[in-house]
Amino acid sequence: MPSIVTQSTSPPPLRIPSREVSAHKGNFGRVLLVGGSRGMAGSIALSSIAALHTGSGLVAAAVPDCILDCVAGFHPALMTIGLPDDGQRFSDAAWESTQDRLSAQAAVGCGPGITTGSGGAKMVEGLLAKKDLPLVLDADALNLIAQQNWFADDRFGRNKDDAACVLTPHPGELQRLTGAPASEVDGQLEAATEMANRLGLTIVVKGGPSHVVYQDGNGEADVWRNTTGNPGMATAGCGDVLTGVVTSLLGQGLSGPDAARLGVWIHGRSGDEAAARFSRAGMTAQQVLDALMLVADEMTEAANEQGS
Ligand SMILES: NC(=O)C1=CN([C@@H]2O[C@H](COP(=O)(O)OP(=O)(O)OC[C@H]3O[C@@H](n4cnc5c(N)ncnc54)[C@H](OP(=O)(O)O)[C@@H]3O)[C@@H](O)[C@H]2O)[C@@H](O)CC1
Ligand SMILES: Nc1ncnc2c1ncn2[C@@H]1O[C@H](COP(=O)(O)OP(=O)(O)O)[C@@H](O)[C@H]1O
Ligand SMILES: [Mg+2]
Repeated sequence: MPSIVTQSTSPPPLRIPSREVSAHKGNFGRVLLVGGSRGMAGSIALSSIAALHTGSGLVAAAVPDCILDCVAGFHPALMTIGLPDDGQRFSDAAWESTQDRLSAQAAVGCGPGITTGSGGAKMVEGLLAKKDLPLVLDADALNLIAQQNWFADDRFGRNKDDAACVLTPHPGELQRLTGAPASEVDGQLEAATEMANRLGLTIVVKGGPSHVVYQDGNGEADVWRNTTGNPGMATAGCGDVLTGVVTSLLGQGLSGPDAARLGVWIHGRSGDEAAARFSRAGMTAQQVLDALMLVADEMTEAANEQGS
């Protein structure tokens, strides 16, 4: 297994340019978060609001129509798109209703709350095939890939001319994808390294700490260990937040490896800020979102460094 590079807690692994005085929404990307179902509307809302707090100019949540009003109610800045559903989750027609919207998107994040029904499967398969679209896949999107065995061959592999594809599995999801036991960190990193090299993916192996496995310039996978974050983040929805953070950074023009590393770093910083302001035991994904607002500028270069 390649050696592990451990990130300092501060400064971040990289920074994004500070905002020009004349900036407008279009400079920071339009992104789409796809997922949610009845009973799991919060997951896609957490991802979508996280993208707003990471600095995206425009964010829409594409959700089953039956939960549209619920998701729209989470945040006035969030736009929503109602897709065909079966009363619970995406129907098979949802993918056809999504395709013509994708060309306008700088990046798409898919999976939180989508469930493993056939409508979700058609959506994920369609997005995997769109190799010109920067993509984050999480949660049930990863469970669907495992169930359908879509990564057994290289059909959905991405080469260096394709857009970035970032997976964000927790150890249970990575075990389903690769067979590497969730309890064995080294084995999981080996398996993620093999998948990253074979399919040209960036893989965030979430946990305490999280690792990012990505192909560096010479085509070999590197393993980068994050040092921000804390066990207070072991609470429902924290991974959904990360999906939105990474999708936002892809939409702001970062590469897969950069969006994944900076995204994991600022996500952990938000968790640390939430733990400090509230408590580890008492914090929820909502407080991680609130804290993200407070720390987001730590990702940007100081204005004078940019002369803007
Ligand atoms: N508010 C909402 O709408 C929310 C909606 N959500 C949505 O729920 C859907 C299911 O996602 P999920 O992660 O909750 O369940 P699942 O895929 O079964 O994986 C959990 C199992 O994996 C294993 N496991 C082993 N190691 C592990 C580790 N380090 N970290 C985590 N798990 C680990 C362990 O299995 P065990 O060892 O217990 O057999 C554990 O029981 C998904 O679409 C998500 O977006 C959630 O985000 C919550 C908020
Ligand atoms: N002990 C821990 N230390 C640091 N970060 C953690 C810890 N436990 C969980 N996290 C982080 O919280 C998130 C949990 O993701 P996930 O299990 O997908 O949550 P959910 O699906 O409920 O949103 C990951 O980003 C993970 O790195
Ligand atoms: Mg998750």
